[in-house]
Amino acid sequence: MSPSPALWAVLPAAGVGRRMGSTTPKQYLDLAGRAVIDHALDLFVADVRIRGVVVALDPTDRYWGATAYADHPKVVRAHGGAERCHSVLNALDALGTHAHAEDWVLVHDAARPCLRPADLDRLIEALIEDEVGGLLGIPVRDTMKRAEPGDRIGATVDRAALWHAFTPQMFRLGRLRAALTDALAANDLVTDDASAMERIGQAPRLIEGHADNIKITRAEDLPLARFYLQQQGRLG
Ligand SMILES: Nc1ccn([C@@H]2O[C@H](COP(=O)(O)OP(=O)(O)OP(=O)(O)O)[C@@H](O)[C@H]2O)c(=O)n1
Ligand SMILES: C[C@](O)(CO)[C@H](O)COP(=O)(O)O
Repeated sequence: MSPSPALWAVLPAAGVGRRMGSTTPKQYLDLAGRAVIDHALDLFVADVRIRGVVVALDPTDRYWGATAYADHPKVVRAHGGAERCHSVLNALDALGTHAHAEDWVLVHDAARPCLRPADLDRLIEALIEDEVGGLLGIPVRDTMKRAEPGDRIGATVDRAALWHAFTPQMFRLGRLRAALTDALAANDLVTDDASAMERIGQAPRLIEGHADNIKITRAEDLPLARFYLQQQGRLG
């Protein structure tokens, strides 16, 4: 009887935060007195179901050492890469001998500090026996337009089945590693982990989460994230 699969977390945190327009990478910006990445790591470090956490960092990163989990025994570093997909694959490689191909990996953006514990629970409970895996997301709420050059509307897109893809995205280690390797071999720099699985014909499940699981991307997202953490009662 093989042991039940373990769960691991991977946090891609090697971005420069170009759209944020800050000299400090956005995952290290101050959010209610702590780094954004500290908030993003909280749930995974505290969760006894999760065996270990790999953070993918820029090899020249000089901020990580001053963060809350820099010396935590459950957290190890891996080298980030040119794009998020490279960083994630490097982190999966770093799991190496500690993990098995059938173990689950939850990939969560370090730039998403407001993930609700209940949404993480819902994702794990919904997918732990799933054949493929999946991700948190929410159905889109606005009418969706496709822009033509010059920002004129080219078409209105049927929004009935459109979702925003969030993270965590949860897949079996071996299959995600193979899928990302295949995508990169085809120079398809997928922007999320589910896209790599879709490329090889898999249909990840969408698990509805909450709109406050925002990705810190632009300057206005930081005060919004603080508001959401306050609303969730996570700022003490
Ligand atoms: N080469 C990269 C690029 C991004 N990321 C991480 O992937 C997550 C989502 O990426 P994004 O929001 O695009 O972050 P940045 O690439 O830093 O932002 P920008 O595109 O504005 O530069 C972030 O936690 C980021 O640190 C990464 O690990 N390695
Ligand atoms: C993974 C992701 O957060 C899902 O929406 C998104 O694809 C990251 O994209 P980015 O361009 O790296 O921000």
